[in-house]
Amino acid sequence: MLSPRRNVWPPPPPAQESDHEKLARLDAEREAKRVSNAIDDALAAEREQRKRPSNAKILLLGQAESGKSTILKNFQLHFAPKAFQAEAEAWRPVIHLNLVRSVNFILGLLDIRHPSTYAHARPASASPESGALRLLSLSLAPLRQVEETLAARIAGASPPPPHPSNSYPNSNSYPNSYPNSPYAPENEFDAADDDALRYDPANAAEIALRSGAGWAAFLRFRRSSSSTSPSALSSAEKAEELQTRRILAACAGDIARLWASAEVQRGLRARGVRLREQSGFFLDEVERVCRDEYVPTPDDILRARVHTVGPEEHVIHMESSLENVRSWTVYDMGGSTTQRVAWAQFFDTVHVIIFLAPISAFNEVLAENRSVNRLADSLKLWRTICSNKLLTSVEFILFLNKVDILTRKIQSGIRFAEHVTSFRNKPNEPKEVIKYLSDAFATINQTYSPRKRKMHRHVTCAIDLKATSVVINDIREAILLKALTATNIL
Ligand SMILES: Nc1nc2c(ncn2[C@@H]2O[C@H](COP(=O)(O)OP(=O)(O)OP(=O)(O)O)[C@@H](O)[C@H]2O)c(=O)[nH]1
Ligand SMILES: [Mg+2]
Repeated sequence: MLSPRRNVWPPPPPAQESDHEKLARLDAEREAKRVSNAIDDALAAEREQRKRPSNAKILLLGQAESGKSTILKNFQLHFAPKAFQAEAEAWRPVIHLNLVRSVNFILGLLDIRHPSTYAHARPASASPESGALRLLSLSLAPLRQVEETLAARIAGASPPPPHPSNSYPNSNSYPNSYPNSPYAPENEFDAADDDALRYDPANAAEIALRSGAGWAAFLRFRRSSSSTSPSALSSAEKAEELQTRRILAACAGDIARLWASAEVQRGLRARGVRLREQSGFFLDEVERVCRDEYVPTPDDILRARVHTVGPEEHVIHMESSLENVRSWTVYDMGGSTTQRVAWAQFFDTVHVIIFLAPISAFNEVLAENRSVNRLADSLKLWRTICSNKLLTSVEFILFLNKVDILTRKIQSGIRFAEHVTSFRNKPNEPKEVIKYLSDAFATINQTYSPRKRKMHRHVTCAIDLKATSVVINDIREAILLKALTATNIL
């Protein structure tokens, strides 16, 4: 049996101890105490850490192209910049595909065919510039194949159908009917007028591709290919990638000439197509993006467009040890009307909903139903979310997004009141329009929420890294507080 004295620490000094032994013993005791304290501190920190939620769960909602995936990228960049940077290379083919689709869209829309097409019947009206354009189309012909190769590789997609003369292939992939979903839009605004059609995304370059399993697998593939194992790329894939990049480098000058052509600009204007306002627009940066050594910058990645298909779960592991949670789980949803049925399955698991309303879309129509105004769809969607009883205890954050495009539109003379008649004769200024829309969304929250609910509102431009970082800092506390309360820690 152990004597009770054996549990006393430090043990009593030996009866006969030399000075030298005493010093050594005291040193050893001090060291043991230091180690013991360090262990106590570590255990206390761990207990404290366990008190924190391991996870804050956020659901991103909003119509297609509202900016949900772009906000997710901002979160990744903000909280896990190293992981984000490690994936930068994966975005290069996406950006190349976005670019190539713009080029092929222009060639298809303006019906620019290369000279051999006119071998027997050259149009009498052909100007010298038209001749130059046709030569450009000859040198840019390989981009058709590049588009198919990139799309197939990234999304596992089948090749796009031949371009009709006045619409982008992706616009055909949307069904025109809705599933039996409460989030299906109704036509509340009288917006399908001429101006709305000028901005119809279905009628311009929706330079998108489908994500989902193919995309996720692609990212994994890229990750392993950027590791120390270069064998992750098969030699056929390597050759294909090399070939694509060579073609792009060789075509860069001609792409720039096509985009700079006055005839192309006239043709786009005449058809009401404003490519600069479309998603995945890289034509202004063609030289940089086509360079051999090109690595996408964070700004490029925010502007790259991938159409989300199906719910995607992204776990962001905090890279800073100062963060109060270990990770955030962000559920990124597809926003097109057929995708919305999948949203409800996440309603009882999440702490916070971030709803994206693209306020610039007041004069646009849904790609999947051209009789529905996009702003009307956003408002209706917001009302449906606000009134949902399952969400009464979920924190709401509203992002009035794409404020940069809204501002450009209003400043270019587009009259908001022509699309939203209740705006009446208020000054046609961005500030007024933003306030009007912000109030409209707030009123819906007040009117339709089953219980009084405070919500956070932010006017955002999700492609502006710095500004979005400020917004993320603002909402971070609210999200954490909600996660702590929901997990009964507060
Ligand atoms: N100019 C501008 N572009 C934006 C803004 N927010 C997002 N975008 C761009 O809009 C496009 C669509 O954004 P996404 O984040 O892919 O939209 P989404 O809501 O995820 O769309 P789905 O996945 O189809 O539901 C991307 O090319 C973004 O770069 C913004 O505030 N201003
Ligand atoms: Mg998305």
